[in-house]
Amino acid sequence: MKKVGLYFGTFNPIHIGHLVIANHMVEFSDLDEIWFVITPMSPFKVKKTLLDNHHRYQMVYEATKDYPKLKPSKIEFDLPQPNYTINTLVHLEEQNNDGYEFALIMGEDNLKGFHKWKNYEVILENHSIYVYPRISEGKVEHQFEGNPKIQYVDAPIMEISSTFIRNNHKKGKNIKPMLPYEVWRYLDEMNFYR
Ligand SMILES: Nc1ncnc2c1ncn2[C@@H]1O[C@H](COP(=O)(O)OP(=O)(O)OP(=O)(O)O)[C@@H](O)[C@H]1O
Ligand SMILES: O=C(O)c1ccc[n+]([C@@H]2O[C@H](COP(=O)([O-])O)[C@@H](O)[C@H]2O)c1
Repeated sequence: MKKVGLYFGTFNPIHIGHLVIANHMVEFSDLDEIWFVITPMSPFKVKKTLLDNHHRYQMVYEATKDYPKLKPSKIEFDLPQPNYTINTLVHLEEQNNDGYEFALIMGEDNLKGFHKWKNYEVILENHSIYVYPRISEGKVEHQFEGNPKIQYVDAPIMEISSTFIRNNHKKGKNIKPMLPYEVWRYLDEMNFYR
């Protein structure tokens, strides 16, 4: 049985923070692979500067092509929007995915809001959650403390954000070190976020 960690996000664009976390998860936990699930529309976020799905996918593809354990996933592209994670998980289970077990990867910041996700109890009943540390306000809900389905992985804290990258690329600042080289080249050539 292959254990896959699903890393959901808009990845607008993917940056080295995402990559370091995913690589750490796959190297230092029992996960065999990480799939970056590019979300067409996140339930809680309305974005003005969201690039087309296929451009965000292409950048994740470029970022992960040299890492055999990290993969881009289009699974949500044809699912109803906004993309509730429970729907995607049910869809994955319905597909012919014998031999795969699906877990979720999320930052501690997202775990703090996890009780607001659609059918979060069902998600937790059927899937493990691998949590990495993240600087954020607030507390993890009491109901999640000590839950054997939730395990913490001591990944490094990477304070880089896609918003920062987009805003500062627009201002003409050099954001090149925050992205894998191919991702930087793609968004620069395509004139994105200008
Ligand atoms: N530097 C980082 N370190 C760890 N986790 C991150 C980092 N940046 C984003 N994430 C998390 O990775 C997931 C995917 O990121 P996503 O692109 O959806 O969000 P984001 O970086 O907050 O984007 P934006 O800045 O465009 O709002 C999210 O759950 C987000 O919280
Ligand atoms: O299913 C939900 O109710 C739900 C609510 C909020 C977020 N999510 C998922 O979590 C991902 C990261 O969320 P965010 O808000 O940090 O961008 C997002 O892309 C969705 O796949 C899912």
